[in-house]
Formats: sequence, structure tokens, C-alpha cells
Amino acid sequence: MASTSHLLVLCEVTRQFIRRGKPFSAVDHANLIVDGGEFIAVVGRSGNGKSTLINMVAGLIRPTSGSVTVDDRNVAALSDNELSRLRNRTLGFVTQGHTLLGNLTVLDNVILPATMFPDPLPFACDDEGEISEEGQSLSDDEASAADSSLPDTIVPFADDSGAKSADAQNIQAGQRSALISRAQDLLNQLGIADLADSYPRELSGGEMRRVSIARALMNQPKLLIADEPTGDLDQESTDIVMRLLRAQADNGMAILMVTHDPDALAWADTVYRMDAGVLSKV
Ligand SMILES: Nc1ncnc2c1ncn2[C@@H]1O[C@H](COP(=O)(O)OP(=O)(O)OP(=O)(O)O)[C@@H](O)[C@H]1O
Repeated sequence: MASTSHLLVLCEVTRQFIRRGKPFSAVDHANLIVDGGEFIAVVGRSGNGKSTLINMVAGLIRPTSGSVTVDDRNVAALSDNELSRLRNRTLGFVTQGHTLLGNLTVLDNVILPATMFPDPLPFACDDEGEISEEGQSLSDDEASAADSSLPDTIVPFADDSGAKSADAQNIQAGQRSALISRAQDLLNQLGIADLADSYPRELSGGEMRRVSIARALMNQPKLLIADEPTGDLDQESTDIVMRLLRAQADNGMAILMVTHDPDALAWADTVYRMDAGVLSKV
């Protein structure tokens, strides 16, 4: 049965830290509701609590009080495994810092999130929600074989014995090709298709940023969290990125974007301001 509730609900969310021996609220009783298809921007001066807010949505920081609910799940109540699955399958996160894996190519960095869990991905399903032949879901063995923190390459997965039937090889080749074509499509839309075989060390800051955006979109998340996604982009690249994010929102993805960039702001539906931890609609 389809859920009728909201995708993201922040209810009286507060996060305190200690500074010089005294607690202060980096986020102070924040309330926010976000539904699929909504593009929300959060602005505010440095140090006013924006990253703390979105880190709580991603389950990276726990609220001191209040609750964060994503897709009907109270984020603070999830086990580590449930939280990993939520981050991988429901959320996409473009962080402020650069977090690409240096020993993987651009293409494999983008594909990596799709190899972490065995359940099917939205882009590999047909209109009835069935898994298409190309995008057969990965078995648990296959997923755990892929669950390595620093792989050197993303390859089709072997079973425990290492032996593969012709059918298994076909399915694995099909999976790999579905993932490659999705990743290439995203890189293409971001104007960096020609960098697919490059390594992160060979990229500019703005190119790395766009690869991170492709990686965050790879699993077609319900909610994309983006911390300064255009921070190191020129005007032309900013337009490319924002056009893609706008199209994702128009197709039903919710976007929660922190930005200082007026060019990026113009693409959002609703703007909120964080001021000394207090979140209010602009
Ligand atoms: N782990 C921590 N321990 C103590 N104080 C912290 C911690 N993390 C953040 N803070 C403080 O909380 C406040 C809010 O920080 P936050 O990073 O959320 O701000 P921001 O609005 O995202 O800033 P910026 O725009 O510079 O990224 C700041 O005063 C910061 O120093």
C-alpha cells in the first residue's frame, strides 16, 4: 500500500554542542516537511547550523532532541545496517568535501553505490516495477563480494566457488552493462562523459564535484541532500548541474540543497534560512 505520509519530516530538531564548557544549539527546534518533487534550498551565514542540519537528515549526527523521519523511518532509531541501506537506497548525498575514491576511475566511482546492496534499483525496473533482464538484482553473495571499502576495480561478482555458469555470466554482464549505461548517462548529462576513464587525481575541483553529483544520483534516491553542490563550479557548469537537479525534482525526487550561490538558489521552489540554528522560511 502506498504511504500517504511525507518523505522527510523534521520535528523540533535540536542539536547541541559544547563550546568553552557551555552547551549551545547549532540547530534549534527546526521544523521542516519535504515531499517528493520539492526542491528546497537552505541559505545562511557560515557557522549557522546548515551542515549540522543536513548531517542529521543523513543520519551522520544524532539530534539532541526532536526527530528526523525519512520515508516513514525515524533515522535515530535505525540500526547501523538499516542506516547504511537508507543512505544507499533512499538518500543521495553530495558532501562539501571531496570524497571520491582515488584508486577507482570516474566511471567506477559513480557505479560503486549501485553495487552495495542486493535489492533492485529503480532504473533497472520496468513500468510495473519488475526487474528487467538487464538489471537483475544482485544476490547477497554478489553484494557482499562488492562490499569492500577500497576496491581497485568494479567487476562482475563471482560466487563462493568462483565458478560461473553461462547464464550467471550473462546476467552479470547484463548487470554491469545496465550500471555502466546509467553512469555514462549521468556523466554525459553533467558534461563530463569524456572523463569516465580518468582518476580523481587527474580532475579539477569542479570536475570532481560533478562526479560526486553523478555518484549521488546513481541509485535514483528519493531525497538528494546537496551541500554546496555548485561551490567550485563556473557559471556554465552551475547551469548544467542545476538544470539536471531541477529535472530530477520535476520527476519526483526531493532535493535539500545548502548553498551560498545566488545562481543555484534561483532553481529552488522554496528557500529557508538558518540563523543561529533557527530555521525559517524566507
Ligand atoms: N562537532 C562539533 N563540535 C562542536 N561544535 C560544532 C561541531 N560541529 C559544528 N559545530 C559548531 O556548530 C555551528 C554550526 O556549524 P555548521 O557546520 O552546521 O555550520 P554551517 O552553517 O554549515 O557553516 P558553513 O556554511 O561554514 O559550512 C558552528 O558554530 C560550529 O562551530
